[in-house]
Amino acid sequence: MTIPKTSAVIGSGTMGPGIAALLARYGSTVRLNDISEEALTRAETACSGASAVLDQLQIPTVPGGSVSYELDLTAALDGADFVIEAVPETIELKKSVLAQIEAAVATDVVIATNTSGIPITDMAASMAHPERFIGMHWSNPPHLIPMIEVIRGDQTSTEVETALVEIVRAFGYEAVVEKEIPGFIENRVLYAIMRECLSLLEQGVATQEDLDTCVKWGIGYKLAVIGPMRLLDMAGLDIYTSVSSYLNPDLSKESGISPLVRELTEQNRLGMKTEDGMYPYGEGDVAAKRADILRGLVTVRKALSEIKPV
Ligand SMILES: NC(=O)C1=CN([C@@H]2O[C@H](COP(=O)(O)OP(=O)(O)OC[C@H]3O[C@@H](n4cnc5c(N)ncnc54)[C@H](O)[C@@H]3O)[C@@H](O)[C@H]2O)C=CC1
Ligand SMILES: Cc1ncc(C=O)c(C(=O)O)c1O
Repeated sequence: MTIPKTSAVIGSGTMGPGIAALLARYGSTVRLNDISEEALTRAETACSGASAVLDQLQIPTVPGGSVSYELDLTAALDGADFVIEAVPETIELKKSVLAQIEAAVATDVVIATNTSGIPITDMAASMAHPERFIGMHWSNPPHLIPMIEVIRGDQTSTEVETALVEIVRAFGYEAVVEKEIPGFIENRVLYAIMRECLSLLEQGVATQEDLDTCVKWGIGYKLAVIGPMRLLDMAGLDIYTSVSSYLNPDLSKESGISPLVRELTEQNRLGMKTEDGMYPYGEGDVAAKRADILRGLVTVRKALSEIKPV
């Protein structure tokens, strides 16, 4: 399967619009669905923004693509030959949405989930046709980060995995085909970084600003060019041995949710979407920060595309 002719994206929050805009850019007729009318209204602006970013990346437009906005799930799924589920990260909700999707589409339609790390086999437990179900984990913002994790469940067919890898590569993205493990690879690594940062913040060792500066320049900039396995070779395995012998026992072992994040979440301080979170945001700050982030990601992606991969 190359780019699907007709796609449905279910869930139109942070991730859905960018996914829909990219599929449409590559010629798919996309129906973007949400239970919230407000989310669909916001999605129209988000899709236009994503499309403008794709213009800046000079991604050519394949004729015939479009995004339409559907409150009705059955209408969104009508005639779809590819479905991506992107509703909130709770297994009960995802299983119930999958049951509704399966009831509305033909048995051979590929259904992918953008879960951040719920095991695919667990999500597929009550599906009638789990062989067509697969993990397709995009990174945020999905129209910009050119890598997608592809994760099979126990019952996913090889044909479906092959078809999904073809779709990912047709976007010009890297497909990383992985074994099933909670959080997959990306979020296991990202959440290790976030756990340590939150622990340092909670202990009063560093401020948000210090953590962001240190990770962006000391780690992020470097890791964008040299992956962590190659970095071990660059640093020297003897150095890693010496440092990890005293450092690893001292790193955060927090197995629950960070108390600070729990408190902010209980206060509905969820970050940019509520204009308050790890940082406060004044009038107009969120829009300005989002624009800065997109500009930065476009610039860095262009630069990275010009260097030899290490
Ligand atoms: N936010 C992120 O950075 C990333 C999130 N993900 C994953 O993608 C999925 C979606 O995440 P976000 O877009 O951040 O969530 P979100 O909370 O921003 O958006 C989810 C949307 O789904 C809608 N929704 C809820 N129930 C629905 C239903 N029954 N049918 C249709 N729509 C429904 C909500 O109204 C909301 O607009 C989650 O599984 C998340 O873990 C994956 C990669 C990155
Ligand atoms: C905090 C956080 N959690 C999950 C994901 C992806 O699943 C992301 C991301 O893609 O950036 C994230 O930032």
